[in-house]
Amino acid sequence: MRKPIIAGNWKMNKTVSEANAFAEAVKNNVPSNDKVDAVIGSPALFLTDLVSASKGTDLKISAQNCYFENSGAFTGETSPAALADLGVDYVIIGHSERREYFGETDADVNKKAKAIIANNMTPILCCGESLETYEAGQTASWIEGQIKGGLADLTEDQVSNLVIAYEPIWAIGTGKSADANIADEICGVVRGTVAKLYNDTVASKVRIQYGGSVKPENIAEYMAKENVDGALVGGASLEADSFLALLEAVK
Ligand SMILES: O=C(CO)COP(=O)(O)O
Repeated sequence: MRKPIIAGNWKMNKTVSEANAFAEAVKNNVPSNDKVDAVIGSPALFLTDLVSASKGTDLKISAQNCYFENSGAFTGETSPAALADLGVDYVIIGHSERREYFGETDADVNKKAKAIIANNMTPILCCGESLETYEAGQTASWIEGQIKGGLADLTEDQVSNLVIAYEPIWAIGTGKSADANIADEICGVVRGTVAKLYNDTVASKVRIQYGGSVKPENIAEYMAKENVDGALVGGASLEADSFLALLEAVK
């Protein structure tokens, strides 16, 4: 049985005081993490405060990106070793916004995944197709390519513990969420790709999230689907009440 994982992705939102107010409102109200993993993906600036506020609670903290080297002359980058040392548990990689605006490739995603795992954190590896690819009926082959590239050289154990997020680009921030059956089908493509690259046991363990206009009102539809183990949520994770409502709907 795969444990559900609901992760907020705040993207580039909030100030330090807003992040701290959110943590105060949420940290003692998240459901127990033997039922659901509750994660907030925060800008790097607030991670120190959020990790310290969430210590001893069931709220876990994620970064939204990191570099694939632990240290060195890489001005402006964030070290995975430093994130791990801080107490960060997850790192989102390969988000479509990073691919589109910052040129992140499958090869980068793969190097980052290895660095994150080497530092005992869990990657949340994002994949997803554009509207053009979707309308051309090429979603499955596109997703297979991203998964193959992102997972290159990872071991069975490493992939078993991974989180993969399927986020159709046309559903992100548009209010136009994918139909739950489509989300299930493409999360199934992700799982099938893992089965092809590894085996059915690994595929049955890897957790797969759907992301794209998930809200408290529609999350249960996705979570009811066989291949959907959680959600990666942007807009609806920004307010404490809404984030808690997402968690309540799945616990
Ligand atoms: O990109 C997303 C999460 O990573 C989805 O964002 P929205 O939930 O705002 O559509």
